[in-house]
Amino acid sequence: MSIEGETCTENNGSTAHCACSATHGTELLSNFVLPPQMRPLTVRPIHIPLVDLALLENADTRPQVLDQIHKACCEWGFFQVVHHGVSLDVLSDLRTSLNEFFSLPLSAKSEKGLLIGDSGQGYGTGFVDPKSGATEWKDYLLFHTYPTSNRDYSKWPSTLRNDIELVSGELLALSQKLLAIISESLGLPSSSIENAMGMLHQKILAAHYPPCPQPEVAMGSCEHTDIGIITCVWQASEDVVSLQVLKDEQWHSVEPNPSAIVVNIGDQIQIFSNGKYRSGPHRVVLNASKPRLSVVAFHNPSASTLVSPSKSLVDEQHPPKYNPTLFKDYANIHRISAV
Ligand SMILES: O=C(O)CCC(=O)C(=O)O
Ligand SMILES: [Fe+2]
Repeated sequence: MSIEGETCTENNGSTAHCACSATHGTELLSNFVLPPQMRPLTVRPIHIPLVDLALLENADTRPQVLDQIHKACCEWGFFQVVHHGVSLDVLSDLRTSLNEFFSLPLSAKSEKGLLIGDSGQGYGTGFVDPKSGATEWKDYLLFHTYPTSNRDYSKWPSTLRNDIELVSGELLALSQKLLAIISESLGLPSSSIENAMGMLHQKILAAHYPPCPQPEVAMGSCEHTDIGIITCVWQASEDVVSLQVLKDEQWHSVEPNPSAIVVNIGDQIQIFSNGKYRSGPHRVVLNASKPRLSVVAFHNPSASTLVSPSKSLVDEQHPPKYNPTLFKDYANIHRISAV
């Protein structure tokens, strides 16, 4: 389980090695090297279910879209959406500004005062995966975007502020729309999930995975599930296949589709659906020659939200599989990832 958007306590500017410089010649520093059984293997690329949200507008095609989402949530916990309402031009502008930012030397980011601070926002690197003990090969920017009172603009690079504001608003609207459809696909009123989860807390992660001289022994993001409600991912590097999803005990690569947004169900929907819908384990593998960039929007409940299986999905044949749990307690137990 991962801890989306929580403070990166492990991030430590003084001891962390920026992934870009963490080699002895072509060999990685040992802190990046995973135990052999946790290293990535070559896997089959796959097209996870692709859902055209435009088909929801037509009464004839709407039921088949709901079926498609139901099946994808049961089997994968992942799907992709097109006609999602997030401006591809804004995403593309954001990619340009992010590439400029991530190409700055570490010292420049420190000078700008952008290293992650008390608010949990800003620039980070050097996260240690607690399961393997290995440092993940990535650096990132983390923005707490909604509610807007959580924004710490002093940690947001000024060149990115406008695009992050635009993209985060559109990704929030998309997520609200998806939660309504996912509720319906469970056979519930469309407001069910949002009513159960309360106001969405959104965090945007811009993750940068530099080329890695030994991609076979390291990982950009180790195996985890997302602990929140729903995550939307834009795979900004069209030519790098990096995101992998675990299904039927096999890892599958998610081919990037620049006009699509990848959607993944988080642990809180798995709990709410009483295990009908799956929070799919996933990870990010590395490329020897190309960097990879992704923009990830996590949506969590507030810390004080008590999440439990929906009463409508529990009966004698389907007893509750999960105890009601405050999101803050859940997050503390599953605090295993940088963001
Ligand atoms: O970079 C990605 O594609 C996904 C990263 C991820 O899964 C996460 O940070 O939770
Ligand atoms: Fe994730």
